[in-house]
Amino acid sequence: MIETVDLHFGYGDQSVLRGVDFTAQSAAVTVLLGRNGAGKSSLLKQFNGLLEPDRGHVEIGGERLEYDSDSLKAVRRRVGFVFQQPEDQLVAPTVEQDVAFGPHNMEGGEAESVSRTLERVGLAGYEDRLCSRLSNGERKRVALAGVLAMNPDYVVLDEPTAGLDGEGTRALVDLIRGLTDEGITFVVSTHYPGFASAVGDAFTVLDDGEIAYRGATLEGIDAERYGLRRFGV
Ligand SMILES: Nc1ncnc2c1ncn2[C@@H]1O[C@H](COP(=O)(O)OP(=O)(O)OP(=O)(O)O)[C@@H](O)[C@H]1O
Repeated sequence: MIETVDLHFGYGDQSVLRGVDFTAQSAAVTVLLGRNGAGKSSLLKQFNGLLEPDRGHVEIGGERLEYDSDSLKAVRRRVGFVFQQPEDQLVAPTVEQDVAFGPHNMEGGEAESVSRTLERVGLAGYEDRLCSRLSNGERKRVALAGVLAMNPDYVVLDEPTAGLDGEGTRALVDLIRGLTDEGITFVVSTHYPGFASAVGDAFTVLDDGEIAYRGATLEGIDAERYGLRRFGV
């Protein structure tokens, strides 16, 4: 389980998260929705210590997150983060090198083989392909594979459907649901209620840095009010 307790965060003078009590249950998909600038990315980045709260705290599996370098290394092994732009994440020329990068630099813990990880994300046989020549959807899968190779308990996906077509989005839903069945806990941000409903077990809407809605369904939610887009999967 991931929890934040009375979490406050800002950039300089700009307050972005104001007293957020967020919960993501284990082996489930929690979807974080909200308009541009609501604070979704700033909240997601708290979960593996990419950002540190000004007030309040984060708990991962009941343990309070600390910010010394050993604790951060440990939490980043447990909580994988897939950025919105795969370009921000892919570091090596070939798919195999890229997926092996995290495990290669990992101290302790058990890494997964590159081939097995590529199979899990539907990219079996892609080992020697160049990352620069992949489609956007394939790049996103490679970024996810790089995270899964570290055998994380938790995976955070920041707007994973950005740049995906309908088919790519549907495939991503199946992939996330399959990995959830294997026991991984997901937190996924999106603007799209259609994608959210297809993939999510629980829903949290962030509005202007505060939780505006939390529930097990998005039915009846005022999408216009929270700046959510209409989108069918
Ligand atoms: N590195 C930064 N430095 C200063 N301000 C930032 C930084 N990153 C984000 N912000 C500001 O913080 C606020 C929240 O941004 P954040 O990216 O968390 O929102 P979001 O809900 O993820 O938005 P989007 O849907 O557009 O990705 C915005 O006003 C944004 O301009």
